[in-house]
Amino acid sequence: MSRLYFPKDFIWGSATAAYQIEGAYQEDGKGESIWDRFSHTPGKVANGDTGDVACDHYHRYKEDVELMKEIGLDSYRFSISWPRILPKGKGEINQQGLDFYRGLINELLKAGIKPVVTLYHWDLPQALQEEGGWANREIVKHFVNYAEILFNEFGDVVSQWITHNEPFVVAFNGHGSGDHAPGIKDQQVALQVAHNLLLSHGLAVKKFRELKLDNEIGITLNLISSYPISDNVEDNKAAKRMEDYINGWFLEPLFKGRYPERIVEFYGEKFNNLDIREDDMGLIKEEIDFLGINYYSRSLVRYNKDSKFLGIEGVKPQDSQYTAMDWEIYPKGLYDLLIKLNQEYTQKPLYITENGAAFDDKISEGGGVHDQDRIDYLKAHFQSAYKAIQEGVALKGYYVWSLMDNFEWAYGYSKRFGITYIDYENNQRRILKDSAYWYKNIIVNNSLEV
Ligand SMILES: OC[C@H]1NNC[C@@H](O)[C@@H]1O
Ligand SMILES: [Ca+2]
Repeated sequence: MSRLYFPKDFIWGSATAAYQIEGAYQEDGKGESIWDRFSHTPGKVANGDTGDVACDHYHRYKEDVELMKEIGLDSYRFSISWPRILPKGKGEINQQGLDFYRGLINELLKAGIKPVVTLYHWDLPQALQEEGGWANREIVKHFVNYAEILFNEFGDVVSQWITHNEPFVVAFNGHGSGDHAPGIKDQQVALQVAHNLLLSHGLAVKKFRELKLDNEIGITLNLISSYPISDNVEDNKAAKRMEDYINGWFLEPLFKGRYPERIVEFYGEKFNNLDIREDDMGLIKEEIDFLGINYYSRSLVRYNKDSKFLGIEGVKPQDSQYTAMDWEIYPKGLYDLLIKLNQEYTQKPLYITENGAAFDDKISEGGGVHDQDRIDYLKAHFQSAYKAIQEGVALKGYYVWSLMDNFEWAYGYSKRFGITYIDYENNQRRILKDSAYWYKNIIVNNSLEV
């Protein structure tokens, strides 16, 4: 057995999001979010699950920080619920909302855990959705207003700010396929939403710079590595289109101030109809301090001339292993992604702001949760990260998704991603899974035994 040592100040963390864990959906002045509305709409979420109670983190945050301390996290990534701060999305501030996050951050600082805050992790105030939500360019100024309130309130205690979590998912799942809130099914709207999200990011970064705060700001993207099933030219072009569809649509504007041509021509009229103004692309490209990467799996594709989706058909190798989300387990994709980002986009610090896996965890006879499959998944992906660092990639930290089992959007509570088990039937009791104890050992030694 040998040990792979990570860089001295490497940050080991874990991540969550407000709607997925907090509950207290109408408490202390919180306004309705689009996910409150969506989850309360029959047929949208598995088993009719909602985030009304979730993991009851709103009331148990002190106990949950104790769990983080026991695991030994260096840092905790969480999101702030916009409708807790601004119940109507704008206008009157809800002091009790600010108080909750002040309390959470104080507990984190007492425990020596760095707070990393995601400004937007999908729970838009419903009142803004009534005015068109992300499809209405007006949203940009409301987002900057919300961001500025938080920068002023917590700018002296937050280590890093993340403007958006996975704008691809907000745009295309929320407004293209419609399987996420607000449930719109319109590619044209999805493209405009993607643009408005990017613009809101750039303007929030600009505002952050004006405030001269000394923490850092970035954005988190869900990124894949995309591979052709064969080396024939059509399959290779299909793999490239897939990479542009998910990765390029956001990386190109953020780092190069343009949309990827290959896909632009594919979108044709839908792209030409977009409301993109003179200075937009320059504003989107506002320099960031780091890039957050959410990696779960790869994409393996072949060209299919009959496929309406970019002429692409996905392939699922029989001999691969899959998680409970039916996502292929492909650790090499993380290494390939990190190398590609470093070579083609940025040498700025990178953070894995999410990586993890859902498996059908059970409480054993002895009361523990033996999730060896999750340990194997994480170990393989940590090794990919290590290899990339050895080859010069500026990877500075890694946040396991997730600290605890939680509301997995349209899947509800049926998918467990946590390193902590939540016993929903038993008063949301928390049980550290074997993966939490395994992770604790990695963090203490800052190294991986292979
Ligand atoms: O699907 C697992 C995670 N993916 N990224 C965004 C998170 O909110 C999800 O729970
Ligand atoms: Ca350390």
